[in-house]
Amino acid sequence: MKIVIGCDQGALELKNYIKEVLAEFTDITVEDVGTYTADSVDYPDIAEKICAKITSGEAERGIALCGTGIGISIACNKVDGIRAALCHNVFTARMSRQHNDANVLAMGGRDIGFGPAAEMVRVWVAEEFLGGRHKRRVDKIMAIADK
Ligand SMILES: O=C[C@H](O)[C@H](O)[C@H](O)COP(=O)(O)O
Repeated sequence: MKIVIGCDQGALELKNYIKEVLAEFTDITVEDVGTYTADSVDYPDIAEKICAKITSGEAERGIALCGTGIGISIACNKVDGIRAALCHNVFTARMSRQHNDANVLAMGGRDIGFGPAAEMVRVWVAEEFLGGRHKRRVDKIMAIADK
């Protein structure tokens, strides 16, 4: 599985740490679309880069990080085909995969500690979508963009 990861200046250190966590997985490759320095950037630009990699099929999933995770998750969810889940703990990270088939995990670098973030990422990359009644609901979510 290929995962694209990106952040703004509010989550640069968290992004670099998560890349170390993802390196534990031999079956995961990671593409980092920035930002790479502490200079201020606009998180919607990073969201677009992350989502373009997913909608083009270059990456299967994404991890999107900003100060709170709020802005970048809002931006990601403007892109058709993206289901970005702003998660705050292992439970929500797990549910975002099992029930929502989230293809982007969003977190806040000024909100989540490194330890919890590592556990959330390990769970999120491993969990599968459960389908069934959840597929019906996810299908309805995705159909909203066509209305
Ligand atoms: O939802 C937005 C994010 O939390 C941004 O990371 C935040 O607004 C950036 O703030 P600043 O420009 O003060 O670093």
